Amino acid sequence: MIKAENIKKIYQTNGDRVLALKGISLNIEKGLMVAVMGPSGSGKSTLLHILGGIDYPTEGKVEIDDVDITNLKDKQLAEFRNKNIGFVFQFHYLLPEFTALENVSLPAYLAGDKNAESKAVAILTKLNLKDRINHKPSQLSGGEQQRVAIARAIINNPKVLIADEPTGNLDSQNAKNVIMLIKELNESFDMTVIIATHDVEIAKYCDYIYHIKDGMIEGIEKI
Ligand SMILES: Nc1ncnc2c1ncn2[C@@H]1O[C@H](COP(=O)(O)OP(=O)(O)OP(=O)(O)O)[C@@H](O)[C@H]1O
Repeated sequence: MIKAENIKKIYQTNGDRVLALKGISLNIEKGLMVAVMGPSGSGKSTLLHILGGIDYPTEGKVEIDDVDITNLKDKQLAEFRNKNIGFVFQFHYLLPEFTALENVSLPAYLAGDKNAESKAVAILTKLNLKDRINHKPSQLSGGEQQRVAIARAIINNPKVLIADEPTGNLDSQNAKNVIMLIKELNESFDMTVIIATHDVEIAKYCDYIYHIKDGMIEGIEKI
């Protein structure tokens, strides 16, 4: 489902060169839920961005469902992402002037889905946010904001969900609710999930933990 071959990433800023990924290869089968753990600066976000097609590797190849995304041009890659990959970040990045319903509908509108709004209502209802659909992000709690962000990430039925520290900003009860929700999506839709986390309790919900250190995979642990 997700294949990476010898991914390297070099960031170059003002003459400084940071080798963030030093040759990562992996193969994640459809329907698995995988945690990526490692010290700060080890390359977790960089890896997730490259696997999700938000960024290109300096070297190496990423295939999702047999599509070589490293070969896609910006516009094609954006289309591929919108259709196939959902993202959730530590900070929700919801649009502040838009309601929950509008935030969640947006990716479906962009994909030309005529039923965007009714789909968004259905997903928000399933995530126990029905009576919050007309609220703006500032009128929602942190846990509710993150559930709206998850609803937005899954509205186009992505094959892959990429979550970068999705619970990093939440208290332990909300963190548990969010990870259980992600697990449920993983199981009921066979959605392949990759989560970067510092939290061992969160990683326990996954099938595997990929331990990353200094831009390399140090080990793979089966849960
Ligand atoms: N845009 C960038 N430009 C230059 N260097 C970067 C950039 N993004 C990340 N880096 C560097 O690449 C390395 C890996 O960063 P990355 O954000 O992937 O680590 P991380 O494991 O996600 O860290 P954290 O747990 O702190 O979020 C770090 O040394 C970081 O400073």
